[in-house]
Amino acid sequence: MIGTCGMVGAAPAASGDFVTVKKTHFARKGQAYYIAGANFWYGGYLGAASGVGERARLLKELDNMKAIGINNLRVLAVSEKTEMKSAVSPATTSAPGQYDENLLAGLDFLMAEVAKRDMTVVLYLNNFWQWSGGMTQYLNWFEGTPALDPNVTRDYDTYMRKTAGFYRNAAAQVEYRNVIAKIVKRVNTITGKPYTEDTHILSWQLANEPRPGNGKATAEEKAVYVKWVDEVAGYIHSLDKNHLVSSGSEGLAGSAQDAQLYLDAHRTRNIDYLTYHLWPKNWSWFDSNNPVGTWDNAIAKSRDYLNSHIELAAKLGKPIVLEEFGLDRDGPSFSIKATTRIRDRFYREVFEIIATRAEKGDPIAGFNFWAWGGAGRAANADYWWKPGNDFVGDPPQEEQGLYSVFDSDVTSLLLIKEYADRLHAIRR
Ligand SMILES: O=C1NC[C@H](CO)[C@@H](O)[C@@H]1O
Repeated sequence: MIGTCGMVGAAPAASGDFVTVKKTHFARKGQAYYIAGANFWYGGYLGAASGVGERARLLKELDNMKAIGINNLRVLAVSEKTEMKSAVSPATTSAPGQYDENLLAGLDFLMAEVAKRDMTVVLYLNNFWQWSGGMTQYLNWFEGTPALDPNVTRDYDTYMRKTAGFYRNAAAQVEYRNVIAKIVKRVNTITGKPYTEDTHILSWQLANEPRPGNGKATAEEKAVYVKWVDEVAGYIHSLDKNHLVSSGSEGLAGSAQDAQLYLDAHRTRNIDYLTYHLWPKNWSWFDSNNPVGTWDNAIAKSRDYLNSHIELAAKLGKPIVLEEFGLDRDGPSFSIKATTRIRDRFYREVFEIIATRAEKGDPIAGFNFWAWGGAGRAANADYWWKPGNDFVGDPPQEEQGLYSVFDSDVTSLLLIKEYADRLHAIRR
């Protein structure tokens, strides 16, 4: 039974309930606040009343995440309808100025249920990648450039260089800001509470993994990117005085390996905390077909990546969150029947560094693993997603089972709980 909250405006939140930044840490309700989080990109989709919505499953997923100490979810708030093959459908934006109220109300439902479990949410408002339409789809709308799915062209370098054209396209930026305003200024249709008053939003995030271009980004592309981060983050703060704003950056891997660029993009007072992601397999540090031969290299580079970004956050005097990381199942295999011994070993390495440095008071504010698959299951023998299939942690541009943590992955769930408990025990 969905609780029926009166539509009369909800009481304004006490200012102390919002997550704030206190020097290099998060604070909430007078306590230091550490994130033991999951990526749950499809949470709003499950909340929809019809179509793709599966509200009973959503409630079960939230309860199961809460039960292992997950207190934060990182969720896709906006998607764009696209012809690109490996993108989710439907989309919250079907065309410029046309929005899917069923999906947007799904986000309302998610936020209402998150509040009941006293969890917090990071909502990202765009995507550098194709799996939700994203910046490339804006360029298709406003430049007329074909939306070329890199899973089809296999040319990611060209995709990244062209997608970064989004930052310079004035018409695309106008629509992007229209969408930002539509979400940030939305009134939750379930609770009657304005999003700007929702203390369970931890932060608004500019996009998932925004990059300045490809690995050879020019000085001009980097300058455009830095300006875009500052201006959009400032725009969000102009709409919403209560919430934090983050970029969604992967760190150096998403900054053309340029630490100065990463610092410059996050120095602005409009960015409240830093984010980074860790992908040993995607970045070719780890070969899951040769785990023994590549583990030492991968874990050494991972440890360095984990620690060096915490030092960069200390330089800026801001908290940092490791908001994505993952590794595939033993084999490698996409099958839920495959074990996760190597992934569990990687998770423990990551968690141990995060927890140890958080306990020491370093500016690491927590983690979100990628990603919660829960009760979702791959529907097709080739493990690719098709409209109507279950949503799992892996978005449609990847095999359904690649990085997902499913409800049957007991060793992984126990590991997450062990370190969630450790982070929640920190008092500062
Ligand atoms: O944001 C992301 N980062 C890495 C994930 C796994 O490859 C990917 O699914 C997603 O686009």
